[in-house]
Amino acid sequence: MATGRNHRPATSRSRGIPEATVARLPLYLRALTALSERSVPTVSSEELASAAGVNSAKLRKDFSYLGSYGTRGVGYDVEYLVYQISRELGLTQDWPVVIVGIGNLGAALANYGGFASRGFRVAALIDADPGLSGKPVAGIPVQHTDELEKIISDNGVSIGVIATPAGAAQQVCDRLVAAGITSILNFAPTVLSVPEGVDVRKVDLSIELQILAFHEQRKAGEEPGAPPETDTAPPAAPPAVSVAKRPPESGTDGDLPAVMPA
Ligand SMILES: NC(=O)c1ccc[n+]([C@@H]2O[C@H](COP(=O)([O-])OP(=O)(O)OC[C@H]3O[C@@H](n4cnc5c(N)ncnc54)[C@H](O)[C@@H]3O)[C@@H](O)[C@H]2O)c1
Repeated sequence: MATGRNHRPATSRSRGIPEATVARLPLYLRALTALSERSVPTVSSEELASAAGVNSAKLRKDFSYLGSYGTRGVGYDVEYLVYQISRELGLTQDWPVVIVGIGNLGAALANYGGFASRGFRVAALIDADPGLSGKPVAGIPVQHTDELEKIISDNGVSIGVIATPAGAAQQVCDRLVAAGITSILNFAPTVLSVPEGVDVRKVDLSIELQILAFHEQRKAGEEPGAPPETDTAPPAAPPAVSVAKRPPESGTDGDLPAVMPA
């Protein structure tokens, strides 16, 4: 990671690409994959920026880090960009992933077909409930947590997904890290502490909903005909949702989006 000296942006460990650019690469890839599926050969930076929901100047800057500049009047070669971005994100290789906690969410994740098409193979499903052991979920038999370390070592897994209740998440995280996992996707609503060198990404749909609730509340206050807010107005009703301020994860997910692009 780059330091704050000289006001340089935070960069990924490989080839000095800023973390903010890395966070946008999956958005470009998703848009490019859709174009590729429609056999579109080239795309302009404006079209791609709009499909990815990014500003086109930012997109051109991002692609310059990949050494991709497009051709004036023609645009970018879709297939080549798909390859370049996939290579940069490490998606040209297969990543075995374990999911720990095979309840409602873990089973839904196991059943999600989108992982495999993006280079992530669900290598194992792990749960502490002995009643689940051996039961197939998405065609994969659930294994007991007693086997966690062996499963990780046998499958060469480096990415773990935590879908356990919050109270179990730190202990699961510690075991995953001790077993050699260096990247964790955490769905449990808790802040995990991890040693240096372990990356944690958290997904919290309720936080996203709270942000939408904030905007909804704001829009409601701006409705045409709504009385302007004055100092003499009665106090507003308490918000429907309370927003807890949480400290940043002690991993490296910093200011990246709370939800990984699907
Ligand atoms: N991030 C999100 O947007 C989001 C959305 C839904 C749920 N969640 C969270 O995901 C988690 C799972 O939710 P759910 O509805 O699937 O719960 P669930 O109760 O259906 O499943 C939890 C599973 O974890 C297992 N488990 C418990 N302790 C364990 C341990 N130490 N090791 C391994 N497995 C263990 C249980 O046996 C159970 O099968 C919860 O923390 C929930 O708050 C997050």
